[in-house]
Amino acid sequence: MNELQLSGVTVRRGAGPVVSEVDLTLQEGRIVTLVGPNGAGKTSLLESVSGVIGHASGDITVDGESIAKWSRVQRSRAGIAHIEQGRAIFPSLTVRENLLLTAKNDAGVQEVMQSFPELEKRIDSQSVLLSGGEQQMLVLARAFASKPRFLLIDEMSLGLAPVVFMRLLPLIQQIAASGVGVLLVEQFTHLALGIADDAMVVASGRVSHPQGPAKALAEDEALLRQAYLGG
Ligand SMILES: Nc1ncnc2c1ncn2[C@@H]1O[C@H](COP(=O)(O)OP(=O)(O)OP(=O)(O)O)[C@@H](O)[C@H]1O
Repeated sequence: MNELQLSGVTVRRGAGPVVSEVDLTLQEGRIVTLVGPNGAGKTSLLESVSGVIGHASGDITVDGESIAKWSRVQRSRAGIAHIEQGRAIFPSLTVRENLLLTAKNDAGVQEVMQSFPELEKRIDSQSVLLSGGEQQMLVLARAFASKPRFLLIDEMSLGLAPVVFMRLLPLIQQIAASGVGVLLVEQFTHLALGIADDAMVVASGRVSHPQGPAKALAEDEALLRQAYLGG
């Protein structure tokens, strides 16, 4: 089956639901982009998948098995990796040392670096000396080194110029091409749609455009605008 599935997932924070009744399928090797205005509930949804927070109703399954009661650690061991917002690197460590936190050994680091040639040039630099774009490459590489089956990426572009973020896109595509299912939450809507197989729009805490081919949404400005407004 090789898929992560959300069926009717509702996430509550405090008093009420922040996102309701979400259906989504993420297959290995595919990229699904979740777009929508600020506060729509995208981050909360990713958090409920990786187990940072629980979900109130519905089910989340991997290969047909419910993971709803699994802890965050169990989900991570099952291959669900989550890149949360912000550049969570250890600035005083070198690139290599950061990678060794998830790669098993030097051979694991070298294997990952084959997909990250730009970063490899900085392998022994202290991470604090990297540019913002390079730091995000390191965040991606570190997640990839953990050999995930599914990778949830929350707003990698935060604080980056579009042109810098664009350098990350082929890396995300390469990770997916290696067989990882990628669920991408992104503010640069068109860039994210450009690399995605499927897309879904969440607005005002509900799905305003269900999962479907990303290309159709990218090419239909009116549909995209309507979905953003929650229509
Ligand atoms: N820790 C929290 N406690 C309570 N409410 C929260 C918390 N985090 C987010 N919320 C609320 O949940 C709703 C959804 O927020 P969420 O961050 O999931 O949306 P988002 O689509 O990712 O938006 P953004 O792009 O701004 O991060 C918002 O109304 C937000 O205020």
